[in-house]
Amino acid sequence: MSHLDDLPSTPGKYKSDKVTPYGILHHHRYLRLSKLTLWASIFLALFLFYIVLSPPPSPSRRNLNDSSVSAAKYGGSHWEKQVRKSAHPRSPGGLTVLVTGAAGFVGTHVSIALRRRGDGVLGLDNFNRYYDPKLKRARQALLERSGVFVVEGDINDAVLLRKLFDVVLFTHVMHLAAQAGVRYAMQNPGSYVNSNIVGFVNLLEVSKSANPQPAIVWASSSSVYGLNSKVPFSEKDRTDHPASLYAATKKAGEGIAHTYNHIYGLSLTGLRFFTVYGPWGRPDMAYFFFTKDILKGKTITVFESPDKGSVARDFTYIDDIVKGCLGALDTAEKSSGSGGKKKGPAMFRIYNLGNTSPVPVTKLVKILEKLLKMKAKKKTMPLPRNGDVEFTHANITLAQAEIGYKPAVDLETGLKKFVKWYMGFYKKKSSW
Ligand SMILES: O=C(O)[C@H]1O[C@H](OP(=O)(O)OP(=O)(O)OC[C@H]2O[C@@H](n3ccc(=O)[nH]c3=O)[C@H](O)[C@@H]2O)[C@H](O)[C@@H](O)[C@@H]1O
Repeated sequence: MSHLDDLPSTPGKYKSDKVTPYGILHHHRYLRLSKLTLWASIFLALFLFYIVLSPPPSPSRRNLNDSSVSAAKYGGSHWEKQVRKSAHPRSPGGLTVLVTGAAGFVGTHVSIALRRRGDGVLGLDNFNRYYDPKLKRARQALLERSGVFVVEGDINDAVLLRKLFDVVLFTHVMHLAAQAGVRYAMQNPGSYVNSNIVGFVNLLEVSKSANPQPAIVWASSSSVYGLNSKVPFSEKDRTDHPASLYAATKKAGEGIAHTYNHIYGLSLTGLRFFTVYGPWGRPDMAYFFFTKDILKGKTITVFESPDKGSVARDFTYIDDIVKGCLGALDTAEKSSGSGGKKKGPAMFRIYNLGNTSPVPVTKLVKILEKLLKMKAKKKTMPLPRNGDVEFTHANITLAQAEIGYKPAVDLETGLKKFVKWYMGFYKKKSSW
């Protein structure tokens, strides 16, 4: 080895070695040994420091199903009493329903309708911030006045779900918790996968292991028809051309549901909702923010199709949707399995819940102008390529025949009710 190989990185130190070649060599060996010892001690100290001071794994790093995530948040005799009371049917033979997404638009209406006719209803909602949580809290207050207790929790929390199924023998689950909205999927794709796929699977896992297994009715979407151009949309049509990630997650949900029906004997009914609107609606939807913006004198953007025609929707009023949900719950047969084992075939159904009369968005704006007695400031823009489709139109023959679904409210009548609610609600909440 040439002694040049031994040159230290700081040549100045090398100059002080003015001794015999043997002395230099010995001195170098000594220096190397003491350096090694020094680095080893530093490494050991750092390692011990890390072991002593490193924090326990954070919840986000733990398995979502880890019991320690939520164990402390729920339970207790008072909580269980509230849960049982809310879920207990008032009328003999009433259903015992877990409604997920209970503080959501459709969830609130369905929960209240069920409770009114004497069914037991327990709500579950995570009160996320996708849109103003104050509106969700106001819906919660409404639910409480109707005798519906809403557990604050997430469908991804398996421990919580299992706990709820331990406390209550649910006959049915109305699964409405989801990440909704077509355009937002481009901003936050993970949220769609997390709620509409992972959360749904979590709910199905817990439901299939429950004893008895509940019958499940869940919200799919008209968006699964994607680029389908055959009108009106029938359940028999292909749904393998989704135009948004939202639609793709809803379509995936239908496939996943079928698997749980096939393997575990869960009774499953998917409802393809067509642009639901009405009082207590969702502020991210066009009819809602058009109303807000027209009243404020803000310009609204109206999309048009590539041939300069208006885009159209089969707008469906909330009361009609509620009747469809109740019809689906009432006609759902029991699941056939128990405790995770299939005992025989169970029903699997998919229905369109639409209004059957698509209305152009330009007409929607005209109705709002009339009801609000204000002219809208509007600009027209080509339909952005962000997941939107040009039109939707439901064929409801199947839902009519099998669950007695019969929509009765036209867009003008429904919007009148919405505007009345909007004016009353936001006048009272003028500080919002
Ligand atoms: O039917 C469904 O499955 C879906 O219905 C709605 O989606 P969408 O029909 O797109 O409802 P909006 O976002 O309220 O849009 C309504 C219409 O207004 C149009 N629009 C929207 C926003 C805008 O600024 N301008 C505008 O012209 C859209 O292109 C669409 O034709 C819901 O937002 C989805 O969660 C639901 O699943």
